[in-house]
Amino acid sequence: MSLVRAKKHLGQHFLTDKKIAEKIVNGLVHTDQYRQVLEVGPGMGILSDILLERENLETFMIDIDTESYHFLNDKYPQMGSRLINGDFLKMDLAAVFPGKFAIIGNFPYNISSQILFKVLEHRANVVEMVGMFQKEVAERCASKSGTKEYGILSVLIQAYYDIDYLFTVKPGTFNPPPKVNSGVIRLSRNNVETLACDEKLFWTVVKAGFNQRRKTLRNALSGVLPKAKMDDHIFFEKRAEQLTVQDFIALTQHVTERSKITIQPDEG
Ligand SMILES: C[S@@+](CC[C@H](N)C(=O)[O-])C[C@H]1O[C@@H](n2cnc3c(N)ncnc32)[C@H](O)[C@@H]1O
Repeated sequence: MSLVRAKKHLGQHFLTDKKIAEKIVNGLVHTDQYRQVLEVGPGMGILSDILLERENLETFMIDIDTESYHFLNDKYPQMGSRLINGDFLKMDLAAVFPGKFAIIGNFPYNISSQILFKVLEHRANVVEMVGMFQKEVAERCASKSGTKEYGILSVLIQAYYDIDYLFTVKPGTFNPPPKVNSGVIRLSRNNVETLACDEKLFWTVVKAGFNQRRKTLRNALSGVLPKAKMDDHIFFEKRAEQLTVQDFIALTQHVTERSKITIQPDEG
């Protein structure tokens, strides 16, 4: 079985240390809540080897690389249709996983944000995610308000998931080595089914607030909220990075309440 040639444009850096692979798989701790786990980007299967030993899990894999797919198909003939050759970003997760499931991977770094947004989109069923990202991305997800790393993904992820930064992995444990350190994080779905505010508006406010993060929210939100909805509330004088997740929820509630007050007289 010849090895898969590493392709840079697919973010292929193959992990070579089995102990680290084992530590990543051991990061899955909520296995009482699901049976099915999807590995994104199995490559040559260093994580998959361990996942397939776990009898309490039913492992699925998706890799965009046809060469990886053929390699893994030969290596794991028992996988059948649970091994998919395709793009995770285009995968219809709801069709394959109607119930709760987990996602794991040593992810391709060029699509980190899209992977995280897809997890968020499917938060109703993705109970847990354990994954390796570029260290900076992993830290950004876990960062708190008031830091320069804190951003859109930090707020959105922390609104729906508890996040643990598990450990750092050095470039030398990959072939070929990436230029940067990597970080492994775990996301565990929290028990908040829906936020205590208009969720769509919350996403809009968070995105617009951070898209112009140096401006006060009054200015940063002027493109998405009419001026009349922004009263003298202290939040509008702050910058997005100064607000906690709970502050963003409170701000969203405040804007919704305010719309009711300002709209009512016109309706009457
Ligand atoms: C960093 S490598 C990790 C490989 C292997 N899991 C390991 O740890 O050695 C990332 C893997 O993701 C795959 N990949 C890249 N983009 C993808 C996508 N959009 N959907 C699915 N897999 C993708 C690559 O082909 C590669 O196998």
